[in-house]
Amino acid sequence: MILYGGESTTLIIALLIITAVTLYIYLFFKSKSQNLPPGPSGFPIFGNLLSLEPELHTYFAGLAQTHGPIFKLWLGSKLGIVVSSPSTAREILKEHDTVFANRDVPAAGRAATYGGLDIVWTPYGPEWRMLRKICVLKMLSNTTLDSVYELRRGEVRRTVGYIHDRVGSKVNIGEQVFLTVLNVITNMMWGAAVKGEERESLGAEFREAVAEMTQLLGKPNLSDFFPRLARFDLQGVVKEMNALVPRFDRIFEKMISERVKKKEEKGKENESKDFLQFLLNLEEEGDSKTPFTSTHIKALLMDMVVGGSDTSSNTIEFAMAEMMNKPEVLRKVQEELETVVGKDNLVEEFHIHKLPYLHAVMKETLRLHPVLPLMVPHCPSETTNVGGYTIPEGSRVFVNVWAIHRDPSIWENPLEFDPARFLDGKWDYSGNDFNYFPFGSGRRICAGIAMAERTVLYYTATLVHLFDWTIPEGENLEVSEKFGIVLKKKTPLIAIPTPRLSNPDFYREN
Ligand code: HEM
Repeated sequence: MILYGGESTTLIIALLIITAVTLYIYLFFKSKSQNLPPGPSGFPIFGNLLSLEPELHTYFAGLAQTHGPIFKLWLGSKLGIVVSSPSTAREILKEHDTVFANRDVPAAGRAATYGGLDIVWTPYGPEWRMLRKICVLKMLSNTTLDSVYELRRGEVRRTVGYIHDRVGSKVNIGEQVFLTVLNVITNMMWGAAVKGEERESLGAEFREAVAEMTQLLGKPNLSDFFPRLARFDLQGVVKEMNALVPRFDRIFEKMISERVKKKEEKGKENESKDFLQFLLNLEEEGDSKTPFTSTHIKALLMDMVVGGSDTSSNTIEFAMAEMMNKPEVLRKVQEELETVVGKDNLVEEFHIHKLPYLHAVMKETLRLHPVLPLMVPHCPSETTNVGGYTIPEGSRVFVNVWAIHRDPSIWENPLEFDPARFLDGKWDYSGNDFNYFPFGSGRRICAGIAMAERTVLYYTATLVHLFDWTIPEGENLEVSEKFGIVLKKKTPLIAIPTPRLSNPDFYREN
């Protein structure tokens, strides 16, 4: 039989419709027979991909209203599971912690971290344990952080000097805080801070690159949902990531080679004491069971720069915006600082333990704006039962901590910024209470909590003790969010500083 133009098109369309309907029916019954969680209906082949909205955290929260605290989405051929209640989060992060301590590495994550060799993406096992131990004990422990307080202090002083030079004019608070945090981290890692004019230009470049990176990491990518198509990189996500990584890689390579040369010239006795030297020594010593290579070093440096900078600086930016939005809160923080620190003193890091109201401001900021609103997605290493449903091995599990933190059955007036709700000291960052866990919980809990806490409290305290802040005329003060793996303020916080304290020395760099 010969088919002509119109007939063959009709036949192809009919075949496509039959295939699509069959697939749809197959997936529907497969879901039923496997006892998968409920979820919105989707299209054949694409599943729910076509209806995803860019603000994934709010979109998922909306779906949970209809489908319940555990629901599924077909992301192409990949099954996504979203949990949005304390009890389901507990099952995943506590009761089945070991099974869910794995990651479903996205193509963007692999490209960003030399093939997923960092802490964030390494599967749960001996290599991850080794990397985490190195970081938590060597770079992010309280002892190490105490020993490098002068670095943080110096950077904060420098930022204060910069802001003071701009008294009465507009300051981009997020940008300044980012530069401060970045400088502290690079200083801790390889002992170098960016100064002078370079500070602004290089810092701005880094900030842009980190922001693009976290945005790409949060972007739904067809390559992850149709692994067979991954090599075509249809959305160009990997291509974009591959263009970003060399910006960091050049700096990492330069620091590593300079360090190796310095050690050769000056000998072991005179070697530096920073994190990079520690990592290089570890590489040199070698360990046949869990090898540690220079690529691991670069992947770890990437985790520290990316994981450590945007998270803390966005938290501070949100905290400042929320406080400026509620001047009575800002006033209370300033009053607390006046009582504990005094108007003739600078804030020092040791003060932060005596500032319960400021602590409450940080906690309330992370309740309303948990900077990793869906955590880093988890992935079960075996099929497991959660909330009465089957969660198949290899699914991508999103824990919507953002939705839990705004759940009206847990929080009174959940949308109101009210630090007082944290004053009774009931909630902490340990991840033991699944009503509040901005740093995650269980084995994969954030590795940098101690550093984040010091950074956010010390920097915020300094900004509001030394300056009053006003919004420039014509500018809008708002606190809306933009989704990415790291949540950002939709529009940057621009404000005008005025000095609060009379001693001019407080505004000089040293
Ligand atoms: C306010 C600041 C921060 C917040 C809210 C935050 C929150 C989180 C969250 C929610 C996770 C994922 C937990 C999970 O997947 O279950 C995470 C992971 C991680 N964070 Fe943070 N973080 C912050 C700052 C930092 C800092 C300063 C560093 C280091 C310098 C850091 C390093 C890491 C690392 C390495 C991981 C991966 C842990 C793993 O997979 O084992 N974070 N963080």
